[in-house]
Amino acid sequence: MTHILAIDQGTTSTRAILFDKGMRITATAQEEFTQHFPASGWVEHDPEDLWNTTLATCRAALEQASITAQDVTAIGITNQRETTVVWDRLTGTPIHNAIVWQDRRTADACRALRDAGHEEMVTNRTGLLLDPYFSGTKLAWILDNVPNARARAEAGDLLFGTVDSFLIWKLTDGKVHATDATNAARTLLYDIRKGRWSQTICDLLNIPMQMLPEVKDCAADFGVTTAELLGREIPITGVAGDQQAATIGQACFQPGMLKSTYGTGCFALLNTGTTPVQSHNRLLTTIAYQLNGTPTYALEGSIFIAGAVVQWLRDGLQVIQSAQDTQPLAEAADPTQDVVMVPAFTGLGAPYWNADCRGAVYGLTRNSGPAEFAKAALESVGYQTRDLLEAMTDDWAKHTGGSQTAEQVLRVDGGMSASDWAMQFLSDILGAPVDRPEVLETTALGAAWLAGMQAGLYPDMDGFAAGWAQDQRFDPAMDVALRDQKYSRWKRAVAATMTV
Ligand SMILES: Nc1ncnc2c1ncn2[C@@H]1O[C@H](COP(=O)(O)OP(=O)(O)O)[C@@H](O)[C@H]1O
Ligand SMILES: O=P(O)(O)OC[C@H](O)CO
Repeated sequence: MTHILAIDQGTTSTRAILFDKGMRITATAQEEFTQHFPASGWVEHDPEDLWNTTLATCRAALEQASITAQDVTAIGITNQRETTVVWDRLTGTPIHNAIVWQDRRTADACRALRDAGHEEMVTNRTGLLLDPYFSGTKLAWILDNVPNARARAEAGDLLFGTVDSFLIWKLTDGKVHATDATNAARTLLYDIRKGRWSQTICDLLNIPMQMLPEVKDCAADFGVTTAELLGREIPITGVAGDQQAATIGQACFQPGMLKSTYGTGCFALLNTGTTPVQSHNRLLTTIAYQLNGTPTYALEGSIFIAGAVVQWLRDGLQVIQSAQDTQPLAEAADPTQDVVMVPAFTGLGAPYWNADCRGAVYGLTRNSGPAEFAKAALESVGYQTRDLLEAMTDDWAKHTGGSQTAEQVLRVDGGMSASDWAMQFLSDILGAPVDRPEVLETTALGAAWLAGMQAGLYPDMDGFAAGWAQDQRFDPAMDVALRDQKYSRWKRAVAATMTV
């Protein structure tokens, strides 16, 4: 047995990636699935789509690599986080569509809980904020809105899970109801310090605790797949939420190390070691990974629109044909114009957490065109990252009493990190080096490593970290005065956007 199969169940597509003994990719299969938008601000997935694309891509990857399940040592799962599924314990049938992390339907419920003074208690336990982003209020919404759901949950007939849990349940044919600590940490129901579900929060949200999954380490025994699915019983031995898996895949194992993933959104995580650090800047405290019963914590900054701004140029404005077109356009932009784009299409995430503001563009002239828009779009991602990193650096300095500075190098990955222009600007505006690894599939790599290490095929943490290889380093080349001037203009643009 020589391969690890990583399942990466993301927001817009599902991927199955095979890694060989040397952790090299030998096959990748990908399938997109339908996004459902039943009302403004609502986003749903059909859980059967998540399951069917998982199974289909796993089979396709095996076929592509011309291997069988006999060659697969173990499976690792990584997934879109927070997305909430409730299903029937007996039939495995979901009682409602999955409510996706982006869904804002519980904004009023969150506001009411905040107004009633519950946020501090929730933040102290979970490290999160009372925001619709997280699973807890989505689960409460399903129990409140699907006829008879709460009574059935109280009777023990319904189960809750994030996407990893649901897939594990399906893969093991209902034998295992489990999740890992990183996914649990995104539910708003898990006490990240005590390492158990919070009775107080479940009582507050009226959630029967018997519907919650067992919480395990990221590298653990999550059961075996039923033989009929892939051709043999394959052990599932690694699970982590996708941003945490990327942190692992980037080998950010030392306190102070940080990574930033540029997909649809952008998620930056700073490893803070075995102590949870409470942010003074509205960042989230979360679990980066949990191994051998010991959680390692992280500060996380989440930006909702990163690569999505490029998608908007392509699909909304229709000024580019493909994402790569932004590079030549940005290079050709008029250097005398300083167009600033604040892509607050769905409000602003960390560190602002303003759900109500909407996007804006400043500094337009008669000569502003697609080139200036493309440049402003790529720059907006760099500015937003600097906002996050300033917040993180400040939190980290307060935590360490200034004795330790956060790592000055940022490790990047995700689809948009392929853009040299965007990565150079990122380095320029941060005034710090940006490292892009050889393997851009760091999320799947993280899940594969967890599974392979647990199964004895892959090296331990130090061995894995030693294998991290750089593709390119981007060093800051922008004049310091210009950097400061551009960034302060961005800050003014954000302030204006939030007040309009
Ligand atoms: N060369 C590029 N330049 C700029 N943006 C890019 C480039 N390639 C991909 N992207 C952006 O990256 C995103 C896709 O990244 P990916 O990691 O696959 O995202 P996700 O996992 O969220 O679906 C898209 O939003 C796309 O616009
Ligand atoms: O599926 P992605 O890559 O868009 O990631 C989604 C995040 O996990 C949401 O918190």
